[in-house]
Amino acid sequence: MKQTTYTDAKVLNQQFSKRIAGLLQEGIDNHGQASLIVSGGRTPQGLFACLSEAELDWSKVVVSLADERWVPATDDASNEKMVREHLLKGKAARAQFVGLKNAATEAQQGVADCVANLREIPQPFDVLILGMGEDGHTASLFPCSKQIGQGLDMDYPRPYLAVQPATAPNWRMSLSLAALLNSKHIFLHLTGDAKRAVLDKALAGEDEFEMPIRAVLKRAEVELVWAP
Ligand SMILES: O=C(O)C(O)[C@@H](O)[C@H](O)[C@H](O)COP(=O)(O)O
Repeated sequence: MKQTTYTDAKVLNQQFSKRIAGLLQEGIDNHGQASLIVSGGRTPQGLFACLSEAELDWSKVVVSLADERWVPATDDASNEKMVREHLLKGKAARAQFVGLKNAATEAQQGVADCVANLREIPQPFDVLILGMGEDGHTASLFPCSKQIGQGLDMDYPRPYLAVQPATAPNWRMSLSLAALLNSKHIFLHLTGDAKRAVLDKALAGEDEFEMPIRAVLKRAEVELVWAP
């Protein structure tokens, strides 16, 4: 795994946002459009603020989510809300956003619309930014969920699945492992020693059901972007 370490999160946010903008520009130059798939959680918020100011023809960028919590887009737990507040502002306000939460009451019933909307996102994805939880989950591929077998099954027939984590509130919608891997550049964005220790544990073992991030690390060229 390639690893890029920055002195602190501020430098990481500045430098990593430039890298991402460069890769999106490459996608635009080659295909007229580029896609950026982002994760939720707290880690990427400062990065998004930097990225939102990148010089880029954002009208040619499609932004979407690796996963979403099945709550209204006005709820504080919503990844869409976070992305709208931190990324889709400034220059990046012109990006096209494809959200995952739709009108379906249950996440399981919302899968079909997510699959249909995937048509709007250029594929393979140009840039995928993953996070990781302390239990080794990534996107919403949770080790404790009943759906983890489906999520990690490379032959799972749909690119999205509804997931109920046993250890976190709210049903989720997640890209499947196979759909996540359909990306040109995959970054694992982590900050802090605790996440580093979780990653070290993941790298030291094999069981993907125990730590789903292993499934990504095993099958793809992933670049770790880390700061203390
Ligand atoms: O919506 C989510 O919860 C995610 O996409 C998830 O996979 C996240 O990246 C990790 O849980 C890390 O979250 P933190 O950055 O908050 O630690």
